[in-house]
Amino acid sequence: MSGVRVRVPASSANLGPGFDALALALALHDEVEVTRTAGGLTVHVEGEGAGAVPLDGTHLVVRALGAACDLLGLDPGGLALRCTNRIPHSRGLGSSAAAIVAGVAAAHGLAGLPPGPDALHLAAEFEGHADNVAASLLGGLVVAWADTDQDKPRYRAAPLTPHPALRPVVAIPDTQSATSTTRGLLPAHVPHADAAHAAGRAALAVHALTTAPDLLLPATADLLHQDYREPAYPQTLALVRALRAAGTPATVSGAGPTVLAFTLTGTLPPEVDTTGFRIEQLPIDTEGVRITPFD
Ligand SMILES: Nc1ncnc2c1ncn2[C@@H]1O[C@H](COP(=O)(O)OP(=O)(O)OP(=O)(O)O)[C@@H](O)[C@H]1O
Ligand SMILES: N[C@@H](CCO)C(=O)O
Repeated sequence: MSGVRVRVPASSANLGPGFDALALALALHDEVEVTRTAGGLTVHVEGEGAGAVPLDGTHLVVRALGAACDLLGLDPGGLALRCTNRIPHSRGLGSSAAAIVAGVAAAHGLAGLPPGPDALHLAAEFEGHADNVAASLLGGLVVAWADTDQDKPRYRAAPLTPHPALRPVVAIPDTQSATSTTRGLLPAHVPHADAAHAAGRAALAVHALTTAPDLLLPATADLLHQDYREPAYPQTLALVRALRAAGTPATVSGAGPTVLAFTLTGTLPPEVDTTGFRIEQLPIDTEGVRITPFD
């Protein structure tokens, strides 16, 4: 039986001021094995999301795979999917983007083609923004944007080289928070001074993340989204503020409620109370999605 195995990293988006733009791939991986069969569809899920995600054509990996097959002009025939999920769902670690990238990458693997700019665009259209999918696809640190001069956005991303001294640490709470819910907490308009702050700090974040980690504390300051989302996860904002007060650059990871801290040691300051959070040092994934066809 032929097919393809894909391995896709988690990601942390925004990184403070880079809302919907900056993201970092993290070495926590979902794996999906897609086998061609005589007909029909079966989906087996182990780990995160087992018992919660659907096991039919509405499964996110299946939907993304189908859309990518349409794009590539490929009739995949019958398929059997085995998903081994390690990225926690609805925690701000890019699980939905990873699932979408897995499906898009699997279709490319079945077609014998590398995922290029069209794959990134398709995955970002699914997700609604390109930050997480770009990190999961390309690995490392990315800046994503949408060209908006046509009638609909064209999603793009550029890879950056993260500074080798960075040792990201995540603090993951038990509670979940849906991205769609916390995007709904954001205002339609922000003060010009806050927008100017975000532009300056996002530019500084690129410099700090690639070249000058000593500037990460001011570079990760955000006024655009984190405080607006506080009602959804007050403990997350409390931990971000406590870490920052102790000198550790910390942000809400993606749409939360996980906290991302940039350290140089892989540890958090012992005086900061992290009760209620699972602490994990997650190295930066520099590879992005891995696609392995099999016969
Ligand atoms: N591996 C997966 N297989 C199928 N569905 C998934 C998978 N991962 C995520 N999903 C779907 O996506 C939802 C979570 O998406 P959501 O955007 O709310 O959170 P997230 O992607 O984990 O966080 P963030 O976007 O803030 O980083 C899950 O509830 C589930 O419906
Ligand atoms: N940039 C996105 C990431 C989560 O998908 C957000 O903060 O809503």
